[in-house]
Amino acid sequence: MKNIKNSTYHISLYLIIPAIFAGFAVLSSILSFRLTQYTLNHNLDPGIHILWASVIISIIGLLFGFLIVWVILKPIRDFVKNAESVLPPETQDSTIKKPEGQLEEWNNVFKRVTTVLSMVDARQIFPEIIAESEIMRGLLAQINKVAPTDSTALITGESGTGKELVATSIFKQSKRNDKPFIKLNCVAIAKELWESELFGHEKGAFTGAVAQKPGKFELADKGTLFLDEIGDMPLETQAKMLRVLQEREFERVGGTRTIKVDVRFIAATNKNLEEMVSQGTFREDLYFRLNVVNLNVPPLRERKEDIPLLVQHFCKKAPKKIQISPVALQLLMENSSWPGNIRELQNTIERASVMCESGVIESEHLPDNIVGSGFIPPSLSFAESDPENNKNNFSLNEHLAMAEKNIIIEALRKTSGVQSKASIMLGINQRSLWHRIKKYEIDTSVFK
Ligand SMILES: Nc1ncnc2c1ncn2[C@@H]1O[C@H](COP(=O)(O)OP(=O)(O)OP(=O)(O)O)[C@@H](O)[C@H]1O
Repeated sequence: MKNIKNSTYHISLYLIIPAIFAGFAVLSSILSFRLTQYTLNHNLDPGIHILWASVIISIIGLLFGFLIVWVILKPIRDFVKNAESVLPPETQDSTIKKPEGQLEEWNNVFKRVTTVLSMVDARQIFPEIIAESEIMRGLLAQINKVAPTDSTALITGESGTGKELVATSIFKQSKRNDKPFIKLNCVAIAKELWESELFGHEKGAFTGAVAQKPGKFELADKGTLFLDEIGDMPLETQAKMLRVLQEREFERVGGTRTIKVDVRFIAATNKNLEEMVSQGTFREDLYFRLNVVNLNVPPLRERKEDIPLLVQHFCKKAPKKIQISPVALQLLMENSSWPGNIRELQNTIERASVMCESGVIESEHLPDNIVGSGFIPPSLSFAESDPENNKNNFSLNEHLAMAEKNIIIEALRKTSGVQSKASIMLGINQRSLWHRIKKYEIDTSVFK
């Protein structure tokens, strides 16, 4: 496409095509006019001659049109053909409905190419943030925009979603990345030490202040200050913090000299600051000062597509060479809650890597709450079943469904996710397998 853009042929295409059509219309009119004149001068019937002339002109027009369309569309056709062969296999899922027309097919290819390009882009810019879900790609795009600016950013999201990682990535992509990046965890500070931590103190300012000490604001001068868990900052400190955010100046504890700083602020919290504002536990003015750009990191349960890549990443980081079986990976993907988010997933893999001796994480190496959320062996719930009161036990249908799901997963695992082969193995047709895969929400990409 780039080549076409650069060539003079492409630049004048916008003019050439309308000019060809206009020229063709003018030529047709002149020809019709001349023909009419000629037939009238020679006492011939103009109707039949003009009819034939129109037929010939239409055929020439049609052929010419085909030629133009062919010349214009050829590079697009070549591009689509090449793109089809290099797109990753997971985006070539044979179960997806085949596009009905050529335009729809091309649209699909362009969409897939755009998706892949944005993934590549985001991964290159933020290699430490493992993500490929759409929701995370949106976040990475936001981070990419905000990072080079000096805007204050407020990162929100549940615990363990990667807020600190996002803050660090913003810093790394910012203009200040060769200047200090100072972190302050607002939970870890005792009430009486707040002011000294932030503003520093002069020698003798209070008992124990044996020497002058710079605070976090001073240390972060020209750089970035990351205020983690900002929701835990006491109200009285919030008021003082506001002044620094507004004026970029403060005095050390026990000092009178006003110190000016040039700091970029990034704050993070897993608390709902808006709710805290309405409850009076967080200052509204500070909230607005911090919330210039809000980056919300979604919980893991809303981006389960990221799990395979994250697991792969954590397996690579494990102290010994480790892999995960497709069944175990499927169980991780099926876990609906993940209250501890990425941190919990990371701990799960770390723990499993210690437990497994074979080098492959199997379902038995995963915590009970995760295995329990997936397929349960039929014997489990029957063992202590009360025939009189069966409402808490699994029904036969549920047992059968679990068994069926298990068998399908096993077939997909053995055939590396190739559905045509799995369907032969299972003795059902491919369409029927496809329906069951959808019904049990099995992610086939994990088997590839
Ligand atoms: N997208 C990701 N890719 C790779 N690792 C991640 C990702 N998100 C989070 N992690 C890892 O998960 C762990 C928790 O992340 P982090 O500390 O940034 O979360 P947090 O939201 O700041 O947590 P908290 O609210 O408890 O402070 C870290 O070890 C981090 O490296």
